[in-house]
Amino acid sequence: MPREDFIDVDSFSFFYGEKQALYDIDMDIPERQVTALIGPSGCGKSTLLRNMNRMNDLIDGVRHQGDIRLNGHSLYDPKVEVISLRKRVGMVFQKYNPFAKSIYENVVFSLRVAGRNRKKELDEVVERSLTSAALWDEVKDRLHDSAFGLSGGQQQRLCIARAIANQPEILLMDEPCAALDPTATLKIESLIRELKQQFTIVIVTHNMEQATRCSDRTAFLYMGRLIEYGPTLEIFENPKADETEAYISGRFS
Ligand SMILES: Nc1ncnc2c1ncn2[C@@H]1O[C@H](COP(=O)(O)OP(=O)(O)OP(=O)(O)O)[C@@H](O)[C@H]1O
Repeated sequence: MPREDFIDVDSFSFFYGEKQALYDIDMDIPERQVTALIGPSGCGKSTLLRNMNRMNDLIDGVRHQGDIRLNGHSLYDPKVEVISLRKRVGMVFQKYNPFAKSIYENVVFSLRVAGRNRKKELDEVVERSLTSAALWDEVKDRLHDSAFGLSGGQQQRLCIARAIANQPEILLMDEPCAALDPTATLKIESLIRELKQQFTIVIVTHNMEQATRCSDRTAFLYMGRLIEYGPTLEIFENPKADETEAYISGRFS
């Protein structure tokens, strides 16, 4: 049975120095579903997402209260190594950012860093990851060409292949379609719906149609607080909070 609280955000608050960006967030994110974080600019969507793999630790002067547990284990347990955590939690960013390397070397980058260089294994990972990212057929004859020769949408799918090469449990996506045209966007959205069979996905989006097209659950944040969270259809068709209603009907952005 998939776990309902695969990511368990428990009374979580977060501060950049004096500035509090998140207030007492409680949220259970289910396994192998797509959960969308929506809300106006500056409401804390990226901050919450980036705490799920402790990326915010890299910023000076940050601190948190409360906890986030992955599959029952605290991210902040002193025994957790951040490097192994990042293997469990892959991330894809707004601006696709392949390395200045071949398509093949982009996909296997993290394996090479970990000293895994067996050609047979790498070949398998490349085929599996590119297939999962719906890119294999388009690139299988030019795996050793530069990643920069791909279109924007293809480069983003390559970044997804790179993020899943290590078979993480969770895939975090921070506005993955923001830099893409509508056709490339639809392709990534259908890919997201496929990928949830294998991964638990959390996606930040400004695009409400995108949230309705590809997420199972939606969380609406406003000024650092979680205002409403539930099945996507309910949030969009029957929002309970006035702020959610105002946001989804476009009364503020
Ligand atoms: N590195 C930082 N240092 C200080 N404050 C920050 C930092 N990053 C974000 N903030 C502040 O934290 C709050 C939440 O920002 P965050 O980027 O999480 O919001 P967001 O909802 O993702 O916004 P957007 O949709 O514009 O990307 C904002 O007030 C922002 O100014």
